[in-house]
Amino acid sequence: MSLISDLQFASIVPDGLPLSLIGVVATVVIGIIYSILTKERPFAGFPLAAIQGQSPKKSWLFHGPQTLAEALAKYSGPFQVMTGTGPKIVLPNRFADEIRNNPSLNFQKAFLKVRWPLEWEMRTTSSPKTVRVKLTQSLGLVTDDLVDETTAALRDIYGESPEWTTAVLKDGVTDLVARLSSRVFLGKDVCRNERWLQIATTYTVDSFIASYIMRMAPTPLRFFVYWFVPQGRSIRQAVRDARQIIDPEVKRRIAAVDAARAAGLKPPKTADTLGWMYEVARGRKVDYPASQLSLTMAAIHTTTETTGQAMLDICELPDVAQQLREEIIQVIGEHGWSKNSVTKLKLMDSFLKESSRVHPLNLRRTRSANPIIAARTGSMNRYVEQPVELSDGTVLPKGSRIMVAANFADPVAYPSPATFDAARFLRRRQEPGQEHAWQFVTTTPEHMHFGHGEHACPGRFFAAHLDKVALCHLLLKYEWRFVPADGGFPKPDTFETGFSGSRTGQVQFRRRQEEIVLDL
Ligand code: HEM
Repeated sequence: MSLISDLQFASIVPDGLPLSLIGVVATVVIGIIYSILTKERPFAGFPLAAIQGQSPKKSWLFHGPQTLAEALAKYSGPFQVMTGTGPKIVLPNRFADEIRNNPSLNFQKAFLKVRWPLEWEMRTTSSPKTVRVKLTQSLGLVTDDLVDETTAALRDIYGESPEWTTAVLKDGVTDLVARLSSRVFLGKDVCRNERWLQIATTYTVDSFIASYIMRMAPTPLRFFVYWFVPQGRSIRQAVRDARQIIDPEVKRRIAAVDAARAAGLKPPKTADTLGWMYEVARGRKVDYPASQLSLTMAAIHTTTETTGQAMLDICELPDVAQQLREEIIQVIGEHGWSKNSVTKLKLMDSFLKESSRVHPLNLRRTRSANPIIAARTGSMNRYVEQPVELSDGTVLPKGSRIMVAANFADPVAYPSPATFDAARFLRRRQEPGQEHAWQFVTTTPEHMHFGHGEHACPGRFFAAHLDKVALCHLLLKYEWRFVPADGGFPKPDTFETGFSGSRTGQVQFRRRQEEIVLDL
């Protein structure tokens, strides 16, 4: 039998071709056939969205916001889009509350096909419980660490020069967020380890780029793509190096606990996620480096984006920057640093919420078009584990992936939605009974910066706290502006309906004398 196959194979392959080339060609051909046979088809019964002249997949990949905006205007109910990893059903915003706590909708599985590199390199996922239970309850304990690290990091990143200096905004903000997050995730020593900081700042972006490139290849070839793209190599190296940095730190801590116990003393308590993961695990085996990389993935890119957007708004709105400075001087000047004093920065809270409301609309990028229609985005990505029937009778099929369209420009919730109004949410909080309804961390269908429902971001309380501590220092210690010759806002980078602050956009800063002492 094998002889027959060999003979048949030999008869269709031209003489003289090297075996390696034949292997590559055969793999590609098999890959293409496999991909045609197993191609993920749209779900029956849901209109498939695409802008005119584009295939559904290209429409979503390269014109995501427009595809979403046009489909939302065209269809009153759920519809589907064709992503690089198959179809996804989009629910209009009115379904956000209806599905928010549905147990048949899984968050982690919604990303299984999107973030392959992460799944392949690690066996454990991030630790929402550590974040939800321990980190959020310990904001009081970590405030001094955040203040201390901000002081040191700003000196390293922005220096002390009173002259205007030009730099890429994203680089500085990424470094700052990586240091602050790592201080609370891994402690003082690791957070200043150069290699760890490099991993923390590049790992997420490399993973996104690798999975983006892989999505363009047929399914069976994606693993090969991962092996050959430079980001794949960098991810594998990052995982190896993370193990070399974090494993000894874990061993050091276990040894300290053992030594304390042996001496009849109480083991030292560490207020960081490494210690909390150990407590939450209750003796179960934990892959600490993998869990930390996973946490880094959830935390650093998102917090960098939010902080970077806020800094762009500060450059554009010097009056708002001044009002924020006055609030910091009054609140921190009077109460000093504590979790409670940071929560008293209510204009800053409102400013951050407005900044994250306005940016997904891409108002600045689309000034000439209708800003509200021109850009839309989505949130609440979920995987349907069991069929779910919606109130309009639509049945979400088992095995489908869904997302909910955002509504950051809802004219009812937001009068003059296209205007940046830094005190918008502060005024809402001042209405009777509304104190908690409009905080930065509050999620609603009209404001899903942190998602919504059971899987809403558990790190949002920490992220908001970190952002506020950082902004106090950034505003009182430095002046900020756009580079005069550049003419304003650097254009964001876009992908599907996501967008991310420009990787090359520059701003200028110079040291100013802070009115109150912020350093500990
Ligand atoms: C401003 C910064 C951040 C933003 C904008 C953000 C945004 C989000 C969003 C949109 C989700 C999905 C929610 C949903 O679909 O309903 C999410 C989930 C998550 N985030 Fe964040 N996040 C931020 C910071 C953080 C930080 C600092 C941490 C960790 C300390 C973190 C940990 C997580 C985790 C673990 C999940 C998964 C929750 C689950 O599995 O139920 N995030 N985040």
